[in-house]
Amino acid sequence: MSKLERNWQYAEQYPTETAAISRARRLSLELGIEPVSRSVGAMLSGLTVLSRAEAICEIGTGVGVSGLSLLRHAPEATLTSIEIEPEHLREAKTVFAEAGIPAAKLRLIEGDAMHVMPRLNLAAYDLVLLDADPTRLLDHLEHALAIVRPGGSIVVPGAFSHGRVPDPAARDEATRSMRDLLAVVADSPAIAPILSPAGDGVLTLVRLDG
Ligand SMILES: C[S@@+](CC[C@H](N)C(=O)[O-])C[C@H]1O[C@@H](n2cnc3c(N)ncnc32)[C@H](O)[C@@H]1O
Repeated sequence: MSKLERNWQYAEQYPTETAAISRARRLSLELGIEPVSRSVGAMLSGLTVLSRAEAICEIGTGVGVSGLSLLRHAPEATLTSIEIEPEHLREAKTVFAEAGIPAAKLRLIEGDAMHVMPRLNLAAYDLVLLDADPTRLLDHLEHALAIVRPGGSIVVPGAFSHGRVPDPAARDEATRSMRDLLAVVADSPAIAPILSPAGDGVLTLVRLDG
């Protein structure tokens, strides 16, 4: 194993998780849903506090690993989470309830993000997580930029698309979609991008003022 691989593995194993997040992670893997990794979950937990996020929006609830991570240190925050699969949402409701998240802090919406996001309030969210359909990233970004406030952040896990983004031979739709997103935000005057190698890569986009 190379030094970089050892560093990565250490960073993945380092964060502790609550019992509720660990249970959600196990359930997620049983159902074949890919949750955010431990280090990405820890990043989300910290980012919420760092940005003093009160209104959070998540696209791709899964069964709640990322949602619980976002709310972990932010008891005052409210989470709007959009999920297209009714079964995932049903499981997520149980996961959030068992974790003791008050119903008033949660808005779980069943539907396609492409239809739901345009109905959300403009510039109303401090933090937006995009973890749904990896082939629609530019569309999701457009809607996310409309609903995130200036100074707020958009977080996109899976930025390496299972390691395929840096591989020039990889040409599948999800990988091309991620490359397009990375290219668009690289020198956008409206966005400050941060690409981290945590998990399968995390792209954090800070919406600049103006
Ligand atoms: C990678 S999983 C999300 C994992 C979750 N964020 C977590 O960390 O626990 C992607 C989820 O997005 C949902 N999804 C896929 N396309 C969607 C769409 N167009 N709108 C809303 N949700 C979608 C899938 O059903 C799946 O539950």
